[in-house]
Amino acid sequence: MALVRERRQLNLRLPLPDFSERRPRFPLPLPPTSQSSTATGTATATAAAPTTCAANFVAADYEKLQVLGHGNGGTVYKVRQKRTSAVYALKVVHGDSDSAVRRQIFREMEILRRTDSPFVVRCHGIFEKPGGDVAILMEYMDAGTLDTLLKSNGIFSEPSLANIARQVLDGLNYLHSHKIIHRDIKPSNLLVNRDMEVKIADFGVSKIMCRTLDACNSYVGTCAYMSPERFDPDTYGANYNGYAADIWSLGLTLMELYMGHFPFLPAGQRPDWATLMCAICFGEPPSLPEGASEEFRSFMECCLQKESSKRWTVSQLLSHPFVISNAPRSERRS
Ligand SMILES: Nc1ncnc2c1ncn2[C@@H]1O[C@H](COP(=O)(O)OP(=O)(O)OP(=O)(O)O)[C@@H](O)[C@H]1O
Repeated sequence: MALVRERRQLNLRLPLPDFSERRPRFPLPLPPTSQSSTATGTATATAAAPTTCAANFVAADYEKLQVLGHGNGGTVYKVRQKRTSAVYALKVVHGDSDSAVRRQIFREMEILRRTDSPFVVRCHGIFEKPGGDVAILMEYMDAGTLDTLLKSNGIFSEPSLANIARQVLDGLNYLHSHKIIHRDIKPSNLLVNRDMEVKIADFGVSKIMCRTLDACNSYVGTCAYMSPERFDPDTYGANYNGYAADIWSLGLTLMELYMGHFPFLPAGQRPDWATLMCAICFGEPPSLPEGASEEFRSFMECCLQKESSKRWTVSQLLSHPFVISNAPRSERRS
């Protein structure tokens, strides 16, 4: 609760924790700058571990097609490789960005290097230019994010939400089994393509758990989607290990996609940090409006338990009737 007193500004993005907590516990393997070429735009590239990429990234080989969006300090471009015409998304953070922004992209680079899952956005290369610009070449997700889809197409049906839930749970299953906690699951961090494949993206505030007992109660991420134990670990975080926070955020995300507005607030109301934090910590978890099926309602209750130890795990939720009964026929277990 001390956090409430410290917090005066209305800002849904919480600050990063102290630098000592954010610093990776092992050396970050940055691309070797010694191979960087000249000021003509050539930069070194390192392949993400499981993927392949060209040994050298030459900016001139890629044509910028459009700006896809601006994140916290960086810009994402749609680019085309001139030789192959292959289209990618290129996230660029400039060398003169502030140190917090640069640490976020290094954290994202570190995680994307380690991940290889159809449910996590694929990284094709990581680049550092001599001037300090850093870029991540990613697979291009041509339908944008779940947030943009909600705004353009309106609310989602239960079967499509079950499909989304299953894919995000598969992604979280992969991440959690590799001791990675995302910490910022929300509609705008879930990318979509035209086949309605959903992939987890934006690992700027994620955490790799190095030891089983690593604390993971730092106030990073977007506070609207934060679980009660991240604000108040004493009350809601018995045996808190951090993984359950991603489940809470997934529950809120799905509910928002169903209702069309952020669940803790009436439609159209602009959230402020203090109101939200009080609602999350002192209020009842949000529930679905009339008309929702019993299966969906039950799934939500399993995700939105305020006490983190009562929340279902990823593998439990993957077996929940809401996910199973809406799964494509080919994937249903007998
Ligand atoms: N691989 C991708 N394919 C297609 N669009 C993308 C891709 N990655 C990012 N984008 C677009 O670029 C936008 C900015 O992404 P970015 O990861 O930099 O920040 P963000 O998640 O929106 O914000 P923040 O970093 O502040 O949480 C996204 O909202 C999305 O619209």
